[in-house]
Amino acid sequence: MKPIVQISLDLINIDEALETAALAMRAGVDWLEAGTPLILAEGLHGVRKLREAFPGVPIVADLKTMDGGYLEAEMMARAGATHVVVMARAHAETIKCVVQAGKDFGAKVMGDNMVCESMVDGAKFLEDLGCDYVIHHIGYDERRGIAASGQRMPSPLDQLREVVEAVNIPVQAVGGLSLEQAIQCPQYGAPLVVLGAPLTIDADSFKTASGDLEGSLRMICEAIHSQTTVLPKKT
Ligand SMILES: O=C(CO)[C@H](O)[C@H](O)COP(=O)(O)O
Repeated sequence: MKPIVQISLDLINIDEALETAALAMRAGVDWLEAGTPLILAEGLHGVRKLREAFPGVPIVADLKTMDGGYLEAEMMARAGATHVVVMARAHAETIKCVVQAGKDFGAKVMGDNMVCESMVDGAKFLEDLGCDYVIHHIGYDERRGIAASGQRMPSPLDQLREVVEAVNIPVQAVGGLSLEQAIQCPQYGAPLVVLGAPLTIDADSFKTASGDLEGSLRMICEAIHSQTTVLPKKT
């Protein structure tokens, strides 16, 4: 599978999100993500505005659904989301409802294994219930808390290979990845590469010496697109 580049718009203002999304599209990004903070700040209107501005571009709504899954997925799909996100820690019935809504309203379902006791089992559970993709995710608070206690900060790369080997659906690694680590994800068999905080939150420190954010992002997209994801042979 050819790698796909997604940018997470973890912003709290739709104008800033639209501006960042336009730059990302010019640079060669494939998918836009309405991040959780953007959905909280702007709701369905934010997703609709992204859809109007970028017709034909896949939009992931990072809802992190825990309950009431059918309606949440339906509303996001009607607003223009092509992908919705449900949590593995939700009840199995919720995940099934999101999968059903995805079928009824033409959206793909990404299942997120954040804070599962076993992230590998969480990924399998999501696949068994019909999710189309697995998001292998180390949460923001978890990472910060562990780092603050003096321990090594966990990375989604730590168990990425195991997760990729456990399922037959595409995997995306999320949570604190540097740009260099994100670029490496297809080598782990994870073809959906999400670029987050280093671009949307730490944009100033990301710029190269030339200060050209768009040019730097274009180079990153090219580096990701030029790879082929090697998926492990399943037994
Ligand atoms: O969903 C999220 C938080 O729950 C973030 O989008 C995700 O953790 C990405 O984080 P970062 O951009 O720091 O890698």
